Amino acid sequence: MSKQSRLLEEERRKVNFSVEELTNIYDGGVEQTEMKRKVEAAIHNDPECRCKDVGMMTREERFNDGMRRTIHLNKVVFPREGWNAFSKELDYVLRNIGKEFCLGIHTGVFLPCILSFGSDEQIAKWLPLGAQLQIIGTYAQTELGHGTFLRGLQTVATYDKASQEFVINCPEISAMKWWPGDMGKSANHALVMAQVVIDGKKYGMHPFIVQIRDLTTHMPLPGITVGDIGNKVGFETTDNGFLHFNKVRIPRENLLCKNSEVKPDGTYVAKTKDKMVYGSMVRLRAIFLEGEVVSALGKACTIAVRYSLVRQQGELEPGKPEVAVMEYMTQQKKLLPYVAMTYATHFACLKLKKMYNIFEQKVKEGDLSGLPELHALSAGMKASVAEQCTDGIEILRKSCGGHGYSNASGIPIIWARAVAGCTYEGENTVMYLQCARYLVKCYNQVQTNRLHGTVAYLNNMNQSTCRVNKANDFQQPAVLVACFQYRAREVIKSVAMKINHLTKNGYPNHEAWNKCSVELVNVVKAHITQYIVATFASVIDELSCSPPVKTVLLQMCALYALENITLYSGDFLKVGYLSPKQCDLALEAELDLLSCLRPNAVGLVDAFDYSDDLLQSCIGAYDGNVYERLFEWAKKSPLNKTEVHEETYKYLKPYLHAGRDILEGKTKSKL
Ligand SMILES: CCCCCCCC/C=C\CCCCCCCCCCC/C=C/C(=O)SCCNC(=O)CCNC(=O)[C@H](O)C(C)(C)COP(=O)(O)OP(=O)(O)OC[C@H]1O[C@@H](n2cnc3c(N)ncnc32)[C@H](O)[C@@H]1OP(=O)(O)O
Ligand SMILES: Cc1cc2nc3c(=O)[nH]c(=O)nc-3n(C[C@H](O)[C@H](O)[C@H](O)COP(=O)(O)OP(=O)(O)OC[C@H]3O[C@@H](n4cnc5c(N)ncnc54)[C@H](O)[C@@H]3O)c2cc1C
Repeated sequence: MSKQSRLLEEERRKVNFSVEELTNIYDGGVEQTEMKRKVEAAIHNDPECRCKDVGMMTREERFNDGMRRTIHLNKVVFPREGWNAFSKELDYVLRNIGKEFCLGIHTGVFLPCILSFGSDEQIAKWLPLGAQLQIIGTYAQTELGHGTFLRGLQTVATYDKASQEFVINCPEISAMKWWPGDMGKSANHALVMAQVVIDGKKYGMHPFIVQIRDLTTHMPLPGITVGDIGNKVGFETTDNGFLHFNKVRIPRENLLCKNSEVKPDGTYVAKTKDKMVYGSMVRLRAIFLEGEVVSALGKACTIAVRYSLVRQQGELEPGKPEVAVMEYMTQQKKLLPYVAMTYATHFACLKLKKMYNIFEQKVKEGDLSGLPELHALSAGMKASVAEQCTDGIEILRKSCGGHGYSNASGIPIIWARAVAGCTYEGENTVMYLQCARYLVKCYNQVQTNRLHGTVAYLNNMNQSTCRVNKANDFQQPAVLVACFQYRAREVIKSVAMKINHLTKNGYPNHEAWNKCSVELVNVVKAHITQYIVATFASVIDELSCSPPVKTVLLQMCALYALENITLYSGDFLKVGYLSPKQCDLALEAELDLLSCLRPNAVGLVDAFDYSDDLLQSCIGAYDGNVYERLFEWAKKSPLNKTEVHEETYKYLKPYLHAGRDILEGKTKSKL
């Protein structure tokens, strides 16, 4: 056993709570952990499914291998295990195949869109085909010229009464669809968002099913130009694509018509709120965060914490043996708040998912009243959690020093995929501002109406100050929740008053809004952090678990909150809730917590339960055997295939020979 493995074993002996119990809580119950492990075993024990070491693969190799694994999963594993695209196991399938799969947009977006936009008849036609990969679809909304401002989309679907067809057309290059996943090379159908035009009148963006490739040859159909958009920061196994329509005709029936319909004679019939056409985005914002972003942070934490416990460098006490870098307070401050963030954002995301599921149920009963709150919360959470987690992953990467910069650590690859979450499903700033719009409206209503749900805390607008007078008081969840609620409502109040002041002084609404938008983004950060802290505190409060697990979760909650108090102390001071002395106490409480949590560090990340296969990290594997893994990995570099690289002979040979001749005294150096 290596010295590093021994160190990690010793660390595990220090952990004072049951890691398995914490894993069960994190997963949402013992049964969930069991299901997760069953799926994990089915995938792990199948050599065709196992993750390959992707750190040295090209994009094409990763794409090809991703497609091979996806098809193996669909053809062999799903039937063998009795799973399908809608099974309750799908989340765990996703978790356990790592991120190296294809057809994610087909499965995760195209198929659910058919369900939410299609009539019963359309669902019966398209869904079985899609679920069995007999058609492969993409979600084609974003264009070269517009992604955010959907009312500005330029692809048009003009209704032709005579033939009862829609003519899909891109009037200029900027109207070309750009970015949709699985579209570049895989899809033969697309769910296309296009502006409906009937008799010259525009009816806004609507979803259509359009066949884009021939089902025999896979060649683009007439009028279609389609391909891959090229290499990106991450998402190597996804063929994000471009798609241009030149007057492509599709039958009237291909308008997915659950929400609105065009009759044969061209009569337009709206059946529900027009914003339901944005429903697929709300769904994805509400459900993808945990699996795509929080889990990425959890993996990066696992790697960085394990590595920091075995990486020994420098003396803490002069003349004494070198210590693990985790012993440095600065290192604890770099790592442990992100472990806490993983727990905090994980529980908040689970709650958001539940809220979405309840909403979906209510929609079936015709009740859409929850949409504004859900839209605001999912937009705010998507922006804030994606930003916090991906910033965190970068800090964790740097905390691993030189090895963090190598793909061998796994962290660069984890970050490259997760950071896309700040852009897709609504660019983050734009999403912050959508949530801000709702919060300002709520603030303006609170003068006359009582608020409910996630904004109920705005009902109490009384002035007060925090009572804390010693660092230890900051460990209490109720104290922390009160801090965040106070800060959030005061910053909302302040910016809402500024907007009202500007409009009273003659600024049009849109100008007042733009002038305040920097503060509005901060308002949403305050509101969402409040939501995360309050959710975490209430989850812990409702838990029945062993005292050591409860203690460590309370410490995680306090650490997440205190890190945010120290980061945003300006806000807490400005709104007058904390004094400078109390800000010092908050920092003291945070530093005390770091020391308290230090012996439990490895247990806290082991509880996330990421297998070595999923981490793909030489420095973060369970056994801590860092150096041997790094050396084995480096040997596999494509540049090491031959002892002397071909390019050396091609370009460097004359210089080498000149050097040899000089050193052997055959010629003289000319300088
Ligand atoms: C079968 C085989 C199996 C094989 C196995 C395979 C294995 C794979 C398995 C599973 C796969 C699952 C994997 C999933 C992996 C996922 C990875 C992630 C992939 C990422 C994919 C990305 C996709 C995309 O990005 S799609 C494009 C997203 N685009 C956007 O989000 C655009 C953003 N823009 C907007 O949303 C809007 O335009 C806007 C909100 C910015 C502005 O809209 P506008 O109409 O102008 O509205 P506005 O004037 O501002 O407001 C008017 C009122 O409307 C309200 N409102 C706005 N939006 C909404 C909404 N969505 N809902 C409700 N209400 C809304 C707004 O608040 C205003 O209200 P008010 O009352 O008037 O104030
Ligand atoms: C990995 C990945 C996968 C994707 N998959 C898909 C897919 O499957 N299907 C699909 O249709 N699309 C997909 N997209 C596209 C994605 O949804 C858009 O890129 C995203 O919505 C952002 O839009 P944009 O590119 O137009 O950004 P822009 O809006 O051009 O953003 C540029 C800048 O302008 C700012 N800005 C824009 N509008 C405002 C405003 N109103 N107020 C303040 N600031 C503003 C933004 O904050 C940003 O700083 C994907 C993108 C990525 C990166």
